[in-house]
Amino acid sequence: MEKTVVIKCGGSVLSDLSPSFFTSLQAMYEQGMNVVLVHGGGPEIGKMLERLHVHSEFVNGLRKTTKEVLEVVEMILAGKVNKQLVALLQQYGLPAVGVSGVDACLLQAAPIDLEKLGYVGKVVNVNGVFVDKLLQSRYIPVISPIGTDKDGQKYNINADTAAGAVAKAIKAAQLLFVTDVPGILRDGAVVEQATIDAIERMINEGVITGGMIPKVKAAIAALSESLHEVMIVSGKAPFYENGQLYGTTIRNEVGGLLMGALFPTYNRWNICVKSAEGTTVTDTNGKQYLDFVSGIAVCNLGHRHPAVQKAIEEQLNRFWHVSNLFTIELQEEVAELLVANSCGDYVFFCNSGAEANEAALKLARKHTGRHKVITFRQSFHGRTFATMSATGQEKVYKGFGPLLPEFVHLPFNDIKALENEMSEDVAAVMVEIVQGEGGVRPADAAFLQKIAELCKQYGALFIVDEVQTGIGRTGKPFAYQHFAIEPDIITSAKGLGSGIPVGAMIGKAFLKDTFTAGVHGSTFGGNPIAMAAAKATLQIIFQPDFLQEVQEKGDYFLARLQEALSEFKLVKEVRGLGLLVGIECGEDVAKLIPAIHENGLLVLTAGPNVIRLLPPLIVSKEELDQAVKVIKQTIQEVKTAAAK
Ligand SMILES: Nc1ncnc2c1ncn2[C@@H]1O[C@H](COP(=O)(O)OP(=O)(O)O)[C@@H](O)[C@H]1O
Ligand SMILES: CC(=O)N[C@@H](CCC(=O)OP(=O)(O)O)C(=O)O
Ligand SMILES: Cc1ncc(COP(=O)(O)O)c(C=O)c1O
Repeated sequence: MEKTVVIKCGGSVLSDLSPSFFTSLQAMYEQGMNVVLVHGGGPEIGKMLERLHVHSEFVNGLRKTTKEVLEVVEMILAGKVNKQLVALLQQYGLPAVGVSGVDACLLQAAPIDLEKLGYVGKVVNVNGVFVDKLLQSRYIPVISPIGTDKDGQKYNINADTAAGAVAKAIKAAQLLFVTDVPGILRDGAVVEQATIDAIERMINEGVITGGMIPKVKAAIAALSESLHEVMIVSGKAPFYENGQLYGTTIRNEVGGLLMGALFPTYNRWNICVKSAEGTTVTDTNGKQYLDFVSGIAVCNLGHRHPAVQKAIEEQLNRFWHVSNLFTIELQEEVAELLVANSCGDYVFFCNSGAEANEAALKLARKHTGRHKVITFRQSFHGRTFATMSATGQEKVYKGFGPLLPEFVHLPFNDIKALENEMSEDVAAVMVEIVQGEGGVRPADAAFLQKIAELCKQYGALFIVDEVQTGIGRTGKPFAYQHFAIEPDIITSAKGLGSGIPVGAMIGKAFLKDTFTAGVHGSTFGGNPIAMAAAKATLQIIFQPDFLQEVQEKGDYFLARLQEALSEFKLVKEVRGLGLLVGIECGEDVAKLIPAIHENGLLVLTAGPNVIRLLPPLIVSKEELDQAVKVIKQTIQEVKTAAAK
């Protein structure tokens, strides 16, 4: 694939472009690069408005645009500046084609704030296919930053913003802002490299001001997985020689590393976290999000809860790790808290949900002397060989066979199927009280009752996987406590350590003699730092008042969501238990998720059609209201955009 470079040519330098600007473009083009130009023209527009005695003012670096101003903006940008630039490029033998963002709906726009800014637009979509077609024919598109909406209303778009949006849409490998200075200047010298953090500091210190602010903001917004860096260079002096660019390079430090040495096992969001506290996550661009992911049901007390932080810090000052050859008081204390708040009697500590389930499955086979394990379709139990074999989703185990023998996946909530499969060969039945990853699907009370009854009848062990549903998530210490059942084994992880990795398998007293010394173990299991975090976490979450509030907030949230989303055909069902909530939609939600993030709320999926909401349990009612508002507004926006 050819490398594409998007070059934004600033109004400040248009009349002052040095021959080196054009020879640099020639060199890039001749080396086989695709070149796209987006131009500004602020000073020219200003001059014309003055000549016509039309008043205009800048609000946050953007020109307030009345109908009258808009006419002048379009006339200058698309009518004059664009054509002049195209003509100049052609003089240098470069095949430039002038287009405005209106042509072929290249820049689809929406108003930023009609009242405050008039017809100033933000880019909601770019016709990247059209740009790609021009590039395939080796043309150099020269784009004026005018956009339109579906009704044909035109908008004045800041040229830096337009260039950033185009670069992102066509997955350009390089974005250059050509302006009248040789980069970001500090004390007269060019800052060669600037990270997002450094830029924030320079704005706060008053080093970056005026027209440089929208430029650096557009640069930061454009950084993505395909665009690791953006440059600010001068149009008055050579900026490109022997494949080398001169100016300021802006990069998201971590973004640069994203393509580095990690196996790409995750479909990561383009959000790089800088800090997190309570219910708020802040990214490296300074954007704040209300976090309804909670590290996937992990940070149940919000981020960096002070009591947990204090407990961890204190333990850090005592000792970090000694091994399970020693007596560790904190393990005893956390185990006490777990058994006091469940029907279990003994605890085995490990480091993750999968390991907790692995321990449960090993215990079940060893205790019963049987092999067969029944689990359910759409379940998720982990990614080790045993837990992958237990998981009822093909996408998890496909390609890893042969799996462990004698794992059977039955339809969820199907009593008949269970009755048919149960026998004296079954070692265990393992079930999630609410299937989390599989789509936020609660188990029926009668179904759970039947599992308990049949396990007793056939001497099989009843395992509940509470990795996601446990630790207060549903308003009880463990979700099975909503029902009149007593499992033999409960597994826990995720929320147990508030973000410090820890898992636990809790079993009934009669299982004690099966897990004796040397039968099972883990180097890190029950690590003192993890235990300190777990103790502080459970001491708060297992308080009856705290759990009561979780239940109330869960009921409130579910009711508010059901009420607010009932008008949308897209939404099929809103369901959940406590603060584990799913919104099932009639179609894939892949597009909706980033749009909700963009509007400041972090949510995740559970399967292709379900939006999963996992607010921290400390969430306030106002924050729940805010989340409902954002979700509703985003569905509306996406629906409107799709109708265009
Ligand atoms: N730290 C900085 N380094 C360089 N230029 C800066 C800085 N802070 C503010 N500026 C101003 O930003 C201007 C470039 O922005 P602008 O005039 O909007 O250019 P353009 O028309 O190319 O978009 C520079 O001419 C300079 O006056
Ligand atoms: C909304 C807004 O402010 N639009 C700009 C468009 C031109 C532009 O951005 O030109 P520069 O590159 O010279 O800054 C304006 O009216 O001036
Ligand atoms: C119900 C359930 N079980 C097990 C696991 C696996 O936990 P871990 O990723 O900590 O191994 C998960 C993780 O999402 C889960 O939701």
